[in-house]
Amino acid sequence: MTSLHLSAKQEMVERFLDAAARGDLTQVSTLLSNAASLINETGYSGWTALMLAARNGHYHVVEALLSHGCDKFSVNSSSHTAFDIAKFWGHRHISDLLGRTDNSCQRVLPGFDLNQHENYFNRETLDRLAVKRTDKVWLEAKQSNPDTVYLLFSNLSPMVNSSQEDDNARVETKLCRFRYEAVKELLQKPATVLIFLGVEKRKKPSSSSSKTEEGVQEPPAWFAISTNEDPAALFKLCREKNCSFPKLPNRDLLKFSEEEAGVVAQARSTLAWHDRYSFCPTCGSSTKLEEGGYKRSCLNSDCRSLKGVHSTCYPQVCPVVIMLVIHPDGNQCLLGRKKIFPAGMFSCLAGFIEPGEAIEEAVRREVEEESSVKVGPVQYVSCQPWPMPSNLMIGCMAVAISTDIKVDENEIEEARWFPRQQVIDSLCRGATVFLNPSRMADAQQTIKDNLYVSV
Ligand SMILES: NC(=O)c1ccc[n+]([C@@H]2O[C@H](COP(=O)([O-])OP(=O)(O)OC[C@H]3O[C@@H](n4cnc5c(N)ncnc54)[C@H](O)[C@@H]3O)[C@@H](O)[C@H]2O)c1
Ligand SMILES: [Mg+2]
Ligand SMILES: [Mg+2]
Ligand SMILES: [Mg+2]
Ligand SMILES: [Zn+2]
Repeated sequence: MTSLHLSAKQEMVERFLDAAARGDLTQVSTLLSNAASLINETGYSGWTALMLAARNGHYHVVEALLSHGCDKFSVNSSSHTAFDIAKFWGHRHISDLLGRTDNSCQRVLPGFDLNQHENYFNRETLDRLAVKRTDKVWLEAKQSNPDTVYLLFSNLSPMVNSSQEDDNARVETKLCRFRYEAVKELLQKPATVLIFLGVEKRKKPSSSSSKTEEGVQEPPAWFAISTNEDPAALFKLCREKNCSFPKLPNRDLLKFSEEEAGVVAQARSTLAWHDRYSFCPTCGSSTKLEEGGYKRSCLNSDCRSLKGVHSTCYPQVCPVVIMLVIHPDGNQCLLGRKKIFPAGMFSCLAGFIEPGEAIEEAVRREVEEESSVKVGPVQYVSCQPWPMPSNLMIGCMAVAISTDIKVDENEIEEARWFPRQQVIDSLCRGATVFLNPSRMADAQQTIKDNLYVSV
């Protein structure tokens, strides 16, 4: 190519960029129809037409450039995308357009093809029967019913029975189940906390179901007891051998069957709330348990919390977003590691939702805080109660609109883009490229689902 050609081309590029900067939609369209290759050209300034239109708030030019397939992820010499520029200059309608409504980004998302997932801790084997929590007579009758099942918790750990399975030496953990006769003295102790968990979900009534006065069979009720009695004395209440109160929740609570894990999550999170909220958060007075252990009411009759409905009286759940961020090329994902992770382990980024914040915004904020990567479209995938002590992990998938990584060193030691195949090999084919989060954690489910969906 001669220098004459270059300068002619350069002149055309500058005319095109000038039209975009001025918001001259007609000239932008005309020049594009003559020379489609202009679309991603940068002039002397290093800015594309999209950046210039975004800088000056020319919505229709931005729209036209996007519809012609321009690269909205290219960056100027300051590493800013058109999205960053529109946001900086306060053109929110344009940053929304660039950040969230792009079809090429949406294509990366699995959309309506998503399946419903059952994550560990999600299975509800009990009908919580909330309507019965205020029925004191019914609850008392259930407490002394011989079919009723009690679980014992000490220091937020359930009493379990662990048996070594023969073939593959896998340790199976089962909840120790007690009857009324074994726990009736514990129920009288002032420090005991009792929670009504629900009744067994049954398709067919069994012979162990009790009959009400009208002769209708009712499935067994379940309660959780929290006690501070000496564990050695508690083990004597159980007919099983090898009982224990596991000490490492993040490891030991992941060894139950799916059926028992859901009950453990419900009981442990509710007991953890009682453990932390024994005094009224509004006035500091003592409180009393009500509604089958699902409410704590202040004993100070002047307390504000007794007027109207107050969330402080009810068990609290902390929503947390956990997200698989996909590279704009659709073939890499962003994983990070905290200092406390075992060597080589990377996981999805995660963070607490803040007050007044939507799920999508929490995803964008946490990813940017932790890695500096900016996120456009966000899609909910599945969720998981995480009873350590009471989170709800909200699993999302998101598409990055910038790719440079700079980690928040207070929280994250390292974050990297991992090629899809490397992650799939590591998760599913046992390749030891890097370690992943527990197979029970939402992080792993989110990674698996999305990498497969978008293969
Ligand atoms: N299930 C999974 O797959 C999985 C994976 C990763 C993280 N997690 C869990 O997600 C949770 C949140 O992740 P994160 O630690 O990265 O969050 P984060 O990025 O919001 O940072 C946590 C920090 O935020 C502050 N913070 C703000 N609100 C808080 C609140 N309500 N409770 C506690 N601290 C709060 C604290 O200073 C805390 O150290 C953690 O509890 C973690 O155990 C679960
Ligand atoms: Mg975090
Ligand atoms: Mg964070
Ligand atoms: Mg946070
Ligand atoms: Zn109070």
